[in-house]
Amino acid sequence: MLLVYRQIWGILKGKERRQFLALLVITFCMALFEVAGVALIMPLLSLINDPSMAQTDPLLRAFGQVTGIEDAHRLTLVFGLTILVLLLSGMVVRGAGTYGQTRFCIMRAYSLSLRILARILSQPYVWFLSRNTAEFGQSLLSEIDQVVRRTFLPAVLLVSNVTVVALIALTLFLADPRVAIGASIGLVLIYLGVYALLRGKLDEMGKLRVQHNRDRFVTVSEVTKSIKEIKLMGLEDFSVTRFDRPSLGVATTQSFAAVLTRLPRYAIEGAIYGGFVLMILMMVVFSGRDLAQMVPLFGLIGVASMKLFPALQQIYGNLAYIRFSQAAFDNLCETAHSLELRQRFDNGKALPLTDRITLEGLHFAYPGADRAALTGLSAEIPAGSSVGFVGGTGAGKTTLIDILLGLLAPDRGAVLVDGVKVNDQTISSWQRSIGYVPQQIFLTDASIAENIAFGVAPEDIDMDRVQQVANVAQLHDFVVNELPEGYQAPAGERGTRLSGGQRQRIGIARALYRDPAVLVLDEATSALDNLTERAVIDGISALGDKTVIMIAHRLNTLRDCDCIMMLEHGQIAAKGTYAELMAHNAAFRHMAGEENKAN
Ligand SMILES: Nc1ncnc2c1ncn2[C@@H]1O[C@H](COP(=O)(O)OP(=O)(O)OP(=O)(O)O)[C@@H](O)[C@H]1O
Repeated sequence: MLLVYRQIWGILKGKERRQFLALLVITFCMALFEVAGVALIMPLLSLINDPSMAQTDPLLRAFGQVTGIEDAHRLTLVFGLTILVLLLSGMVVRGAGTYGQTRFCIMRAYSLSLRILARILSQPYVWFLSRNTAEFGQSLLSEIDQVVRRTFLPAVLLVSNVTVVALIALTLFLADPRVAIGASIGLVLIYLGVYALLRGKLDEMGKLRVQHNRDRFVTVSEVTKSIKEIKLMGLEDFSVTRFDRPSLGVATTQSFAAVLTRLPRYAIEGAIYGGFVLMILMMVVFSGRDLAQMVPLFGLIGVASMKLFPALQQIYGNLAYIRFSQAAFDNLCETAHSLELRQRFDNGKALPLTDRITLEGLHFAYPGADRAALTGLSAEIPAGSSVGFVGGTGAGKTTLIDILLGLLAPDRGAVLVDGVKVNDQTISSWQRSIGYVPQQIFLTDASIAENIAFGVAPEDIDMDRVQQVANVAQLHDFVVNELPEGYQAPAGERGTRLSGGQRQRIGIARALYRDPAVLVLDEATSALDNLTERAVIDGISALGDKTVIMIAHRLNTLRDCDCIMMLEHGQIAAKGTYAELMAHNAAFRHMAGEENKAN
């Protein structure tokens, strides 16, 4: 059980740890206030029952001395009022404490999700290649929520409830050791028995819930991404059935846990009530004391029970929930501890490119892959030139571009920019010099202007620049002539329906907005018709000073490149201008021939 507190301590950071400790102290004080009223009820009842107690009971005598009251009747009144004030102030303390407990725990859902997202995003690109992105969303939101509600909060409440029970047991012990010892042994046996019986089942259900929840998120993510195929192939029922199993699994395990955390309470309650009644009866029968003398003790037992039962029930519920969400918490701790936050070195400046980019003996193999994607590739890209990469499928074009972009680090070899090696120290500066247009453009739920000036706050967007780059990307006419709201028209999933070509042009404008020295186009014009593609390429060429690196399947796209490099098995197999390769390279001629036939 202590493990959960160690895990909570481990996952909290400096200030949170101090808050957590303060919270435990407040929780302890709440319990003290709660029990104070109970502890004082017996002296009060004794005083009412027998006014001479004002002199014989040490507590009442001390109270009389402090207040200076000698009259037993007045003392009873003031002592009763003091208990009332204690009870009322206890309510205030408990209210404030409950606020603190709830707020602290719920706010951890916020801070933990932020911290884990930051760690996930700081991982290298290769880390993401072997993971299902739907799992991030799941562990980030759903599992953190589960852990906060079902581990953090119960763990804090457990301290409060255990303190209440321990102090009440102590009060009972001071009043009558036999009652206290009997009750404690009985309760511990009942609790240990029920908990031991259900612990294994709760563990199993907790693990199953995590698994089903993960499957549920992955299924939803896959279904939303393949909605076209689902509609076309009539796979709606199939998709619902796929979702059915994990979803039912989550519902079943959750309801099972809810039942397991609640149902045994009634059995426990019955056993406790029965035990107390039995104990009182035994005291009446066997103690031989005058019943009237025992009224204060019965009063204490009655009031103690009122506090004790809810506390005991909550202890059981808290333990059961902590157990049930242990698997989720273990996963979260593992994610938090296994992912170190990688600091990115960034001096805020772009790496200048005035001479050349050198690719020096690049080797790269994906983790777990049988063969290398790049096998000692070397090439030079002069600053200000345009270079195209072609090659059959799997030749290594995307891998090469990802290394050039600094997303993948080569196993051997290096990328040099004007002789400066791209490494952890220079990577951010190098990436500042690059504008990248991927094949699939992601649009955010924001205006066209915000999508072009991606990552710039709306109030800081330079609209002249937006229009300028939209012109180069052949987008401006479409925006002003066909969208009533112009650059403020919404884009993204809930925005204007944009064609593949229009999206690509937003992508090109986006890459140009920051005026990068190097433009990397990865099949970036594949959705444009020949005329628009030519106009876009001419527009980029007219910008003059840019180094342009392109991957294209259509050789025609690369026609005007200063140099075309043909990749084969992760190496440069041939290079030259379009005309040179047509003249001297049979494979290139074949590719061009096939393309012409297709047109
Ligand atoms: N994430 C990955 N994990 C393992 N192997 C990969 C991964 N991505 C690519 N590969 C392998 O690396 C090699 C080069 O792939 P790459 O995507 O760079 O080729 P490409 O020339 O861009 O192909 P295409 O034109 O089909 O996109 C291929 O053998 C491919 O199977």
